[in-house]
This record gives sequence, structure tokens and C-alpha cells, in this order.
Amino acid sequence: YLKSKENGTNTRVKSKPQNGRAGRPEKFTFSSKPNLENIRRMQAEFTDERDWNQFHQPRNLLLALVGEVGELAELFQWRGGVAEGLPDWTESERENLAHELSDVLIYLLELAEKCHVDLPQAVLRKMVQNRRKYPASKVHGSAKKYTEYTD
Ligand SMILES: Nc1ccn([C@H]2C[C@H](O)[C@@H](COP(=O)(O)OP(=O)(O)OP(=O)(O)O)O2)c(=O)n1
Repeated sequence: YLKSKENGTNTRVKSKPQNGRAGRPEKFTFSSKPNLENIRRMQAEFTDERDWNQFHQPRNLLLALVGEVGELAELFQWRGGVAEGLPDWTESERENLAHELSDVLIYLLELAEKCHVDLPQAVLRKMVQNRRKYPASKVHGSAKKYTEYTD
């Protein structure tokens, strides 16, 4: 499973299944650091140091974001089904994926910043909405959109 180190990063260590989930893989979790505000600040410093803020208007950031989503999609293109954990991917393919996901996150956070959306708080509000729209008791095991429920 993934064990948190002092610096907030996770490291893979082997262990037997615990807590009654025998036979199922351990849940994957993120490191606790850096948080979204840390990443926002690192990217702000990166652009300031290069005098690139003049190019980073919301519309340009959106286009950059979509471009990176395209690069992310390329990694999955023509591969057919890909199982959780990407068991058939090489280390180098996994690292490319980590790069593209990071590019998407970096541009997403900067876009939110330049639009003055406090993204961590916005996510909390959206989760409340999602839970209200899709009560677990009602939709358990079904992937229908909320408009397809009749009652
Ligand atoms: N004007 C720019 C150019 C780059 N970056 C930063 C944010 C992204 O994390 C990364 C994007 O760099 P590239 O545009 O070079 O894209 P890739 O890293 O995907 O390279 P490639 O297009 O060769 O795959 O660098 C940025 O903030 N502003």
C-alpha cells in the first residue's frame, strides 16, 4: 500500500490486504503535498520569472489546457480498453502520462486563478450539488444521468 512519508509523498511498500478487503487491491491515494494553492503559486512564480503573464490570459490558458488534454488523449488512443492501474504500460509510458496529467492540472489551476475562481472551495460546493442530484440510495449501481430518473 502507499505509506505517507514525513514530506507528504507516498511510497510503495508491500503489505497483505487488511481491513476485510481481502482479495481486492489496496486503494490508491495521493500524496498530501503539494496542495492546489502550492501548485498555483509555483506556476505563478514560473510565469512571473519569465514575464509570461502577458500571454496567460484566460482564453489562451483555456486553449493551452485543451491542447494538453489532446496530448493526454493521444496516450490512450488506439489502445482499446485500459484497466485500472494500467498493468500493461511501461515505466516510460507511465511517466509520459504523469507529465501530461500535470500539464492539464497546471493550466487548469492557472485558468481558475485568472478567472478568480477559488477552485478548492468551488469543488466542495460542486460535490454538495452532485450528492444532492444523485442520492446514493436512489442511483446505487446505475450510471443513468439525473434527467433520466422519472420520480
Ligand atoms: N507559455 C507557456 C509554455 C509552457 N508552460 C508550462 C506549463 C506546462 O506545464 C508546460 C507546457 O510546456 P509545452 O508547451 O512545451 O508542452 P509540453 O511540455 O506538453 O511539450 P510537448 O508539446 O513537446 O509535448 O510548460 C507555460 O506555463 N506557459
